[in-house]
Amino acid sequence: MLGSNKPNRGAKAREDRRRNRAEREEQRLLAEQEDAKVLKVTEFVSANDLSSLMDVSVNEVISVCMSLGMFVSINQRLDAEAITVIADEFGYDVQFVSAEEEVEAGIDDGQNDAQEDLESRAPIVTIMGHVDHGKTSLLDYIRRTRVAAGEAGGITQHIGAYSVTTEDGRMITFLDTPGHEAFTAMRARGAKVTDVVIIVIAADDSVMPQTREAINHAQVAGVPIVFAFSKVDKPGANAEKIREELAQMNLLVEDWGGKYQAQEISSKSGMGIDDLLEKVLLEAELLDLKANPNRRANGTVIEASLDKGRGYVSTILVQNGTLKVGDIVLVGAHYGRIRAMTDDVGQRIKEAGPSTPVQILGLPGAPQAGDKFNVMETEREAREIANKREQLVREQTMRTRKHITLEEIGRRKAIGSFKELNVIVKGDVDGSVEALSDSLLQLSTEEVQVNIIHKAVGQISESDILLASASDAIIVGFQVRPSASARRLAEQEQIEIRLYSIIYDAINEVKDAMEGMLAPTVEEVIVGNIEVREVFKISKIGTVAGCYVTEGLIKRNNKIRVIRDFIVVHTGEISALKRFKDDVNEVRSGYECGLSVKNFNDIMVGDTIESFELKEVKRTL
Ligand SMILES: Nc1nc2c(ncn2[C@@H]2O[C@H](COP(=O)(O)OP(=O)(O)OP(=O)(O)O)[C@@H](O)[C@H]2O)c(=O)[nH]1
Repeated sequence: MLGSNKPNRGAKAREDRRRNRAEREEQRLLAEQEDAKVLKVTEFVSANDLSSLMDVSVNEVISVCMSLGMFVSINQRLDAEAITVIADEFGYDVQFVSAEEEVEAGIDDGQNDAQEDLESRAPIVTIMGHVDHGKTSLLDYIRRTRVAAGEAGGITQHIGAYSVTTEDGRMITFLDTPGHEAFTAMRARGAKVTDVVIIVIAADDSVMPQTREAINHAQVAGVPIVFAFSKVDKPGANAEKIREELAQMNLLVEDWGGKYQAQEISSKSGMGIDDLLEKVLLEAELLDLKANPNRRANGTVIEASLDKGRGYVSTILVQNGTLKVGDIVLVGAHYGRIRAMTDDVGQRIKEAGPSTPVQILGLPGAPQAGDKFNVMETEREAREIANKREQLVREQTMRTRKHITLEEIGRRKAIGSFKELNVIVKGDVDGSVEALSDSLLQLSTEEVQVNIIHKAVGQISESDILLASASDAIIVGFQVRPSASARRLAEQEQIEIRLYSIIYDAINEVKDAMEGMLAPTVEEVIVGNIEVREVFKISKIGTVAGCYVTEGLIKRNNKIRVIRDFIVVHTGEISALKRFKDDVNEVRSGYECGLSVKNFNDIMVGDTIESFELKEVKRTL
């Protein structure tokens, strides 16, 4: 039995293995196919790009778009929703990689350099603390005593950062921008520069609000702290009291059994300062700071300015690699070849290794503090990335501005991405605000929910625009107007403000938009603003307003609206428009005029008259 079973078992095992192999192969092929169906795109591809990514003709893409109700041209960039829907039609799943990621992937910043290529580098230190606690004095003392003066004849310039050498020949680089605001501003730009923070606390004072803030900022950034208790030479100094205050904040210093190093110092006598530097180096040692000096450099901009004689001068900190005169440096969307380089004591140098601050000439613009720089191999490469970055910035600005509009509803609905309409309602009286809000709420359907995120009586203000911008809302105004600053902000933020005088119109337009049927309509275009400066009551004629055209122009046959305190008090027509004694057809901004309004004699000084025309507006959808 055993004997007869054996070959069978062997055959079965072989068969199982074969089947397993076949299954695995099948799965692999399936996975490969699935992989092939994933389309990696940035959010900003055009219909044309998309067609070549999917290997179909652009006409096919465009006709699919049309069948989905999107009218796109070949080079029009598509948004994420549109790309997903179109790709889906062609059987692709879309995976978005951010455009930044794609651009930055073209830059090798040495993150993946081999361990054996790395060498120790000097720590980079920022000093922070409360006002007047002695940050500048400490920096000055260190600089005076520890900067190698060299042949240039001492310290000649301030470049925002400098390197010092301790007694035993080790280096520390200080950023000469004391204060946590500068530190955090740099971080906000994505720069991680500081390795160790020294927090200065005056021993004759206390832990102050800014001390706490500085500690928080350092902690949030995950940067180790060394405390310097300054001014210990002063009569009232009591470092022990500071230690206690820190302990109360759960910050135990080493002499009290905690993990924070602290050093008493005097920037007057220099007492304790070498020890402080020693402690900073100890902290740095724990961080095992390394860089590869044998690669193209990268680092961070510390300061930049425009110098009359020399052009753009930038202080940059080399964080990795070695920077050389003649290198092509790329910063943000600027790039240029380094014409000259000086160190922190003003000496001309030809190259600078990791943790070295240098001043460079040759960039064609002023980068901002905290911008990262990279040395590129060729000018072409630098130009390509600079161009892409510039384009990205432009597109992102456009993208952030793209807010919902009534026209946009139809388009978003067509691609199935429209679920909610946020509305801010402003009106002249409580009754109309409530009535309009209620009616708009009732427009909610199963597909689209209308949310009134804010409603109030009064003019449309800047804060309404900001709210709309933050929550992608449209603003519906009933018999009210935006203030001038709100109007400007709305333009900038691309917020749609819809103004109505008839509730029924407001409701109908929103309803049509939600049904994706916003027909070509007649829209009001405001062509001028006029200020009423004087009012004359003339028997038989009625009220004549002495006006000044502040913006645009007013035409005799324009319709007008009389606005008082941002509320519409009358809409109608002009019965007479005059310059001095003459009837005129139009008056432009900067000129005075006299006018009377048909069937309305209640014009008052201070009123604004808005002149508007009715224009047929072609809806794109
Ligand atoms: N006696 C003594 N005075 C000091 C010491 N350190 C700073 N001072 C004095 O304290 C005052 C403030 O010092 P700064 O170094 O300007 O303080 P800061 O923190 O840089 O101040 P801001 O830049 O305004 O935030 C100055 O009058 C210094 O001379 C010290 O160790 N001993």
